[in-house]
This record gives sequence, structure tokens and C-alpha cells, in this order.
Amino acid sequence: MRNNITFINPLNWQVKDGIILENNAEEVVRSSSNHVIIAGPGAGKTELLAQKACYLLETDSCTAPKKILAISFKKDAAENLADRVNSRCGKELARRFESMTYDSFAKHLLDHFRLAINEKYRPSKDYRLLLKDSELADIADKYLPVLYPHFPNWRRVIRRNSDLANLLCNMKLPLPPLKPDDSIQVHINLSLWGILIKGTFDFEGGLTFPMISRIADYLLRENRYIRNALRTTYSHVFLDEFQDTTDIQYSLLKTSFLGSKSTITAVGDEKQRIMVWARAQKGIFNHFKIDFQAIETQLFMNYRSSPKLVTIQNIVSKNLEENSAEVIVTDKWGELEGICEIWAFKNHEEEAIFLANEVINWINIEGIKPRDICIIVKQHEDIYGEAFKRRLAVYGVQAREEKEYQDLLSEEIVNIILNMITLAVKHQAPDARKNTIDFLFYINGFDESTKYELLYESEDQLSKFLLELKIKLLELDKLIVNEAALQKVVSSIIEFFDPTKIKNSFPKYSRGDYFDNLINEITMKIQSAYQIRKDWGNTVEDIYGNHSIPMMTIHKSKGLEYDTVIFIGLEDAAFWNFNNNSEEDKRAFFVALSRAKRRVIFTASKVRRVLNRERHLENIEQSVQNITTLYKILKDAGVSIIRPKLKNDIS
Ligand SMILES: Nc1ncnc2c1ncn2[C@@H]1O[C@H](COP(=O)(O)OP(=O)(O)OP(=O)(O)O)[C@@H](O)[C@H]1O
Repeated sequence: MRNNITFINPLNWQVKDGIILENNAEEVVRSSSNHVIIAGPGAGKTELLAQKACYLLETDSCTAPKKILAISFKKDAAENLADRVNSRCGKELARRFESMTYDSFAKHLLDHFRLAINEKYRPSKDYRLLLKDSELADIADKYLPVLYPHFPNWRRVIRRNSDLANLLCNMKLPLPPLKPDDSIQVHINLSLWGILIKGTFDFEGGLTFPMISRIADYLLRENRYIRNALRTTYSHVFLDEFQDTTDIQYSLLKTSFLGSKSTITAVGDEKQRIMVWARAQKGIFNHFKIDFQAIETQLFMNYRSSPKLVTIQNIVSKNLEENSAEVIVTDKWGELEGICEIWAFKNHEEEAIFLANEVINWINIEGIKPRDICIIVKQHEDIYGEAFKRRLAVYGVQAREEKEYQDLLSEEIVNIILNMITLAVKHQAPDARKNTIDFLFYINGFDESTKYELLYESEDQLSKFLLELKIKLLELDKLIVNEAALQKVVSSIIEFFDPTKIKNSFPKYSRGDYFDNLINEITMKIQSAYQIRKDWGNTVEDIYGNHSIPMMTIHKSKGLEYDTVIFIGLEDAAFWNFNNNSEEDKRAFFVALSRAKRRVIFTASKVRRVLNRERHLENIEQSVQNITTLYKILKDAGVSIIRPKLKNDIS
């Protein structure tokens, strides 16, 4: 027992929530060696990490005050893992579970130890985050020709490089000095690094995430005190979706933990490696096994999908990896359960009408919630999903592009604003209440040693403020909500918590105008949702997407699961690079297919409104010749093409 926490003897520890793990998985949970778990979709890889975190914390195998660092690829995946650990082993223990993305891990190191970075590579305090390739190209375009007028071809070289961000980071750190025979590319890299790190007379400097990783890597290589502090802090490290790790990220991982006593557990699936465009490293599992002397473990269950879908996934798996293991389905399903079909249409409007009708039937007759249906596309969900979204709206059901919300809703400040509105207008909202109290206590630094009176007073102030907030919201109700009036109400919520305390507790909110931008963005979303709903409770629910059908790209769907998946556009144009990139495209197809628990529908349309060569929308005839491999896989798996109302054949 320590700090009022009674730890469990490892021999008595039991898997949480009545879950039964495969023997292999339970061994990994209890093991103190480095492991790499390679397993297919739905095998429970993320679940294994959540269970292992509980085991380590509850048995004190991650000895207090040491911590677990969990690294995922997406903010929502990191949040999801943290929530699971939080709800299973309690807030107190879960404080030592830090779940973040690769990008935030690197940024956290850079921001925290910025002053320890060699002056040459130290960015300014207010460096800007460069999130789009075009921003980088624009900066290069603007400043390089001015700095080096004797190179007449800057512009051509810069514009030719579609992947400037990665190219810029492809070099070793520390940056090598220029040699006379160095290529123009090396000159560009060095000059750009200088401009981006130090800024210019009218530019404050800016960094891409790969640059941030490179600088963090450099910092740890150069500074063994910081490196050792990191290693001492985290006795355990989890790596989710390991197949998508880039060379830059792997380098940072090695610098951080190779040769340390920290135990690393990596989980992933080579068949779901779809970030090759972002330089996901082929053969990363083998590198990891050798570098970290990790034990490989395989898992053979699929806890997500129905028997019919698992059979199809097994066939696709074999196509991707000849010797991939046969996956076993759980007995919660009936033997023949599951639906997979291809629906072919004359055009996208006909497709949209039919899909919308079916979806409404599923909702009304089968009782499926809109949130359990997902529209997945290869890219451009706004374009491929446009007609469907429009048709669905006729029935009063919303579909929405999820990317607009995924990152926003993973922000603590955004959630607290939404929780406060919920609490002001609803009598019963236990989750919102718990989250708000947790937030309030966290930013005030309250813990179990805080005096009861102080906690009581704090909660009392919250209740009083919520009453005032309710009145303000009701007053807004009477007006047509305008942004300025709403902005005032949102500001009052921030003021209640105290912006300084919020920023001290979450240092990311102190950087540049990040905080203000988030507040503006959520205020605009609240305003537009309210215009439709005219009710605060439903407005918040709408923003959380509780009643709408999410639409997303395959990349965004990684790690997620839905009862029903509709993949719109199994066509050549969607898989435009299939001839050059068939393996990655097949893996993407596999990811989309494996998000479904019970039903997957692929659609193809003879004519579809998509972008033409001039990047304008046009109704264009579609073909499926280039992706016959995908159709053949489905055909071999017994999936048939159905032509609802189809007049002109597509195949
Ligand atoms: N041992 C188990 N028993 C019952 N359900 C489980 C078990 N493990 C995982 N699940 C459930 O199965 C689903 C898939 O689990 P999880 O997301 O962990 O799989 P994954 O291997 O990470 O999948 P993917 O690679 O597709 O993202 C989840 O709904 C999870 O709650």
C-alpha cells in the first residue's frame, strides 16, 4: 500500500471487465520483456495495451512514480486508450498513464526542453506549426530566391518537390556543413532549415512535425541528462499501430529508449500498413525485433467481425501475405452471420437515392443508430459523399465529414465548453459532470490531500456558475444566436475556470494563437448547430455527432469500428494509382473492409461527379478495369454484385 492505494499481487490480478484474453495475449500482459504483437484487425491489440496498462499500474509493476508512455498515431486513438485505462483502474493510477501521438511526444520534448537545444537548431518560442505542404512550399518560394539570387532555378526546384516536408528531414542531424560538391537539394535543405528555425524579418519561424521529431531526436542524442530523465520517467512504453511508424519516428524512438531499462510493447499489423506516402517503414517489425530484442507474439482471434466478414478478411489477408495465419471468429455470432455485397449503379444520384433509402430502413426497422453506420471513401469524402449526404438530409438524418471534428473533439478545452453547456441545460448528465469536476480539480491542482472544504467550495462555485450560464443560454435562445453574443458566453466559461490556470495545466494552449483558434472554431460550430437545432442539449449532441453518420477516408478510419460500413466508389478513379501502388491500395482496401462488425457494402457507379484534370467537378464515366484484382478477391470470397435499378452495366 502506498499513498492510500492498495496494490494487487500480480498472481491475483485479473483481466478487467470480464474480458477473456487469448493465452498469448495474457502472457504479454504479464511479461516484463520487450514484445511485438503482430495480429490482424479486431484481434484486440489495442485492448491488450489497455489491459497491460491496468496490470502494470494495479500491481505496481510500473513502480510509482514511474509512468507508462503510450504512443498512437491519431489524437482520438490516444484519447480512447487513456479513457479505457482511466475508467478501469481509476483516476489516481491512470495519472501515470500518458497517452499521446508521436507528434505530440516529439513536440512535448521540444517545447519542454527548448532552451537545452543547441542554439543553432533552437526554434523561437512562438514558432508556427506548418501543417500543410503548401505552406512550406510558399515559404521556400518567398524567401529562398531573395537569400540566394545567384541560384536562378530555386522556384523550379522547390515546386518540383511535392514532398518537401519529408525531404527536408531526410538528412542526418546535426546538419552537415555545405561542401562545394553538394547538390542544390542540400543547399535548399540547409537554407530552409535556417529560415524555418530562426525566422526572417517578417516571418516568426515555423516547423513541420517531421522537423520537430528531428530536433527532439537531436536534443536527446546531444543531451544525455534529458535522455536519462526520459528513460527514468517511463519504465514502460506502448506503441500502437506500429506498422505505420516512419523512419523519422523510429529514429526518435531508438534515441529515446534503445539500450534503456524501459520495457517496450509494440502492436500492429503489416497488412494494415497504409501510411507509405508518409514514409511508413517497410520491415519495421523486423528492425524492432532485432534492435530491441523483442519477442514476437501472434494473436489469432477476431473479436470484431462476423463469420462471413472474417472469411472474406482471411482471403484478403492471404492475398496480401501468402503465409498469413487463418483468423478465428468468436462464438458471439451465428454461424452464417454477416453481409458483404457490391452494389452497382447507373450514376451517383441513383446511388445516393438508393443508399439513403436503405440507411433509413436500417435505422427505422433494424434499430441501428446513425453513429453505427460509417461512410468510408478512398479520398475526398466531401465529393464522394456529397449526393448521399444531400439525399439523407431529405429524411432529416445528417451525415458529416468527420475530419472536421475528430481533432477538435479531442481537445480538453473544447470538451469542457461542451460539457458546461450540457450541465447548464440538462438535469442528468453524469459523464459531463464527472469530466467537468475532474477538469476543475486538475487545473486547480486538487488531489486526495486537498481539504474537503476547498473541494466543496469549488463545486459550489461551479453549481452557481452553471445557474448563471443557464440564464445566459436561455437569453441567447430569445435572440437569434449571433456569434458575438455566443462568444461572450463561451468567454465567460473560460473566465470561470481561469485562462491562466488552463494554460498552465495544458502548456500547448500557451503557444501562439492555438487556444484562441480552438475557441473560435468551436464557437462557430456551436452557432451553426444551434441554428438548425434551436435547442442547446441537441446542439451539443450534434457536435459530438451522436445522431449523424460519419463520413471519412480510409486513413481516418484506422482503428475504428462500426456495425455497418458503406464504402462509396470502388472504382478506378478512387484508386487512381493502383497500377503503380497496388500493394498499398490493397492494404487500404483491407483496412476499410475490416472496420465493419456485421455488414459491408461497396458501391460502384457508372457515372460519378468527381474532379476532372483541371480540378473541377464534372460527371465523369467510371471504370473498374484497373482494380479488377479487388473485384476478383471479393468474387473469390463469394461476394456478389447486385444492381439495384441498374440499367447500364459497369463491369
Ligand atoms: N479479448 C476480448 N474479448 C472480447 N472482446 C474483445 C477482446 N479484445 C478486444 N475486444 C473487442 O474487439 C474489438 C476490436 O478490438 P481492438 O480495437 O483492440 O482490436 P485491434 O486489434 O486493435 O484492431 P485493429 O487493428 O483493426 O484496429 C473492440 O470492440 C474490443 O472491445
